[in-house]
Amino acid sequence: MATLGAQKKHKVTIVGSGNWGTTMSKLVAENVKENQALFDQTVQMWVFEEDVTIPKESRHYDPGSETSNKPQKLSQLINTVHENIKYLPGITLPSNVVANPDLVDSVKGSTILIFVLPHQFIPRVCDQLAGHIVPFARAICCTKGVDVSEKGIRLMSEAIGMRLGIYCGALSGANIASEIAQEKYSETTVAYDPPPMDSRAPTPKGSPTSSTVDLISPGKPSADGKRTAQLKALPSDYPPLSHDNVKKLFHRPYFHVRIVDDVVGVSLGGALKNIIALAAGFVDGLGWGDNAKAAVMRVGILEMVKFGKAFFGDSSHTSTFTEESCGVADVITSCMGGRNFKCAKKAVAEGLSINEIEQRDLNGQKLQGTSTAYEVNAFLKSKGVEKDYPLFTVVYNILEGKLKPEDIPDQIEPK
Ligand SMILES: NC(=O)c1ccc[n+]([C@@H]2O[C@H](COP(=O)([O-])OP(=O)(O)OC[C@H]3O[C@@H](n4cnc5c(N)ncnc54)[C@H](O)[C@@H]3O)[C@@H](O)[C@H]2O)c1
Ligand SMILES: O=P(O)(O)OC[C@H](O)CO
Repeated sequence: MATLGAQKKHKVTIVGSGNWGTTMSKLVAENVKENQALFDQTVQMWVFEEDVTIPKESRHYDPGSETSNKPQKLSQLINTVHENIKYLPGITLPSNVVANPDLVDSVKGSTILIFVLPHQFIPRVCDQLAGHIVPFARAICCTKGVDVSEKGIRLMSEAIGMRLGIYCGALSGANIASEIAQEKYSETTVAYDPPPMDSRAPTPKGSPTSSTVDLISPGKPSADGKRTAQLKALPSDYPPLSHDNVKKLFHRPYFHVRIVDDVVGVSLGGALKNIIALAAGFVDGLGWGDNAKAAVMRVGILEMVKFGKAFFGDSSHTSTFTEESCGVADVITSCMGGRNFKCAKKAVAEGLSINEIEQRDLNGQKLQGTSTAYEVNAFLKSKGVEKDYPLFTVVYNILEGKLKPEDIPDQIEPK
């Protein structure tokens, strides 16, 4: 038995409480209840605190109650009504989800950290967490984005792992949160390839046997080319974080998990599809129809695969993009019903900027495609290869106002 001898249980914190973060807390909280030998029964969810007023259409709105008409702390409201009325309205959360506005307190004692923040907030949040986490904690990044700096490009899982000195895997797929929160069937891909010492399987010849190993970026040296931290072994009184046990944390009857080792492919698929979804929204906003959308999706998928090969080498597997939920399937769902797609479409149809639509329509939810288009463009420019990625580049130029959505066909035509 995998857990024989283990007396302690893994405690889980969800770092983030937006639309996907709250959905993730729901499904993880359901799973810890079903796996009591492995996991602590309370799931902490860190809430970026804000004041909210219960909207009149909410089932929690009571016209006779004084509190209904006054702004309240979002975290307190979640713990009272067991619903995130701002970011996931209408969905009841299990009572073992505890909303916590104190970031450091929310991760106290947690051996599993699930990051689900918009990617722009990850570096600052990790810097606030550094030195306050369990040193042998493991993380899974559900955020879709990349971390670009003058040093180069990093996956968000790398950014988290490097900043906190822990192993970080990735979860990504064709996953529109509201559908999963309503328990409508979907698939996801989890990339989890921890050091062999975590699985307690017999150590393969040549593998590290000590209680620490060097923490390196998955598949390639870190952007600064250094091994930056030592990874602490999971103590033997905790259940191993094998693929089986990681799957037990996420897999639900309505949320089917496939586990792979390719952290690069899973992370890049989730990040780059957001640029493709903007392009799909632009052409749909022009009223050009499904053939046009399919054309930008085809070119976008090719650029995604090429990007992985060019900048992450052999650790980026084409099959992850073509065979797993985190690749083509996520491109398709995002280009049909994602927020990036919808906002880009409205921007073109209404003649407004995409930022104006985001502010007006998303009630605090954040698009990831716009900032990713800028970040990827800065990286491509730094490498002098903008022209090799015409779809990513035209999306950036449209956002910048240098080109129009009508220019997409000419721009993506091979020259
Ligand atoms: N929503 C989806 O359908 C979905 C599905 C899969 C993946 N994702 C990815 O998950 C990540 C998180 O998205 P989401 O949908 O949970 O969030 P969201 O866009 O619904 O909400 C934005 C979140 O950011 C928080 N926030 C605002 N300012 C902040 C700050 N300064 N510091 C920290 N947090 C702050 C808000 O409190 C809120 O929780 C993104 O990378 C997204 O691409 C989303
Ligand atoms: O709503 P979007 O555009 O952020 O996309 C949501 C998910 O990433 C789809 O898989």
